[in-house]
Amino acid sequence: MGVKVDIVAGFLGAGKTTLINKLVPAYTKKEKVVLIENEFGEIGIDGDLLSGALPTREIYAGCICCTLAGNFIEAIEEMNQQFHPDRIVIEPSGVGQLSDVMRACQGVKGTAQLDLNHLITIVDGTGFKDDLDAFGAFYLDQIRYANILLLSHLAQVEQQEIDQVISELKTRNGHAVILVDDWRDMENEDLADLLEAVRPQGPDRIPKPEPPVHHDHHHLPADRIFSVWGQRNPTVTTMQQLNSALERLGDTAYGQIWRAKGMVELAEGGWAYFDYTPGHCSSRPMDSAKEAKIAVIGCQLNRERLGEIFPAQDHGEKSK
Ligand SMILES: Nc1nc2c(ncn2[C@@H]2O[C@H](COP(=O)(O)OP(=O)(O)OP(=O)(O)O)[C@@H](O)[C@H]2O)c(=O)[nH]1
Repeated sequence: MGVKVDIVAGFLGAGKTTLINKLVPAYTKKEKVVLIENEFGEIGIDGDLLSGALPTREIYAGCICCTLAGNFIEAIEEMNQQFHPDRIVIEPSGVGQLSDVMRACQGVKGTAQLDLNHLITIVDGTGFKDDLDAFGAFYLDQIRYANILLLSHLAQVEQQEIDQVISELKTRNGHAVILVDDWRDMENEDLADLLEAVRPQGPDRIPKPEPPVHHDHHHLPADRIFSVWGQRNPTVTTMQQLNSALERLGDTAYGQIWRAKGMVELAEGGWAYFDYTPGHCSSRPMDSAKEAKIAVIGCQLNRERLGEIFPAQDHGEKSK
């Protein structure tokens, strides 16, 4: 048997890091596990949030379709040689295509055989229709190639709407198992066992991804091409200032923001972590962080205005 490869995909803010943080502690009781993280942009946040003891490699991709495959193949080969894992868990960027990552895994040669195992896509129940309308085929790729579909953020969604999302998912992907339970409430081991038990298809049933299409950014319309803005060492802020900055992110004067996340140091002491997507926004205190940093992903971002609400501490040229 080869090395199991689990890919945890899902659009921006769907819950990939949350799921990995539940599965990894369960896996590591029995197996040697390594993690590969792909962030869109150069300021990585997820690596700081993920289980510290695990061998982790972060890959920063500016343009998924063009730079992803080579970096991934190299990272997988290196992690394999260095750690000889039983399982590789991959978190692609929320704006990555699952088929691109699958293709990259199929391109790995020379080391242990890789078995594509869980191909999980988490679908945010609140954002489903908007994300589908905005990103079409690009978004559907994550749904189409999954063998397990998990739903998230369901508390805010009416049952009728959940049923519609499920029926739409079944139409788009007839072979995947769809889990509608609130997986965040499950014990880590129970969730890991459940995923192991429901894995529906052997690799022969996984559709072969089509060859890569270069430089057209997956036919995204021009106003839907993602860019990223980040700030290292943002100004120390109060929780109240942070929350009022987050409220402004829905204003298109800042661009169309699909995701913002980061950790900031608080004037009142301690740190805060925040998450933003158009559907939900939260901030919470955290004990400590390695570094204060903010990452924003969206389309037609207004960098200057973002720099006004999240200024750098020394007002230097730190934004990317
Ligand atoms: N209410 C609710 N919150 C959730 C759920 N899943 C994740 N979250 C929260 O949503 C936020 C985003 O979750 P992440 O796990 O960081 O999402 P991600 O897919 O890794 O996001 P990216 O950084 O864009 O790749 C976090 O604050 C989570 O705690 C869910 O099912 N319900």
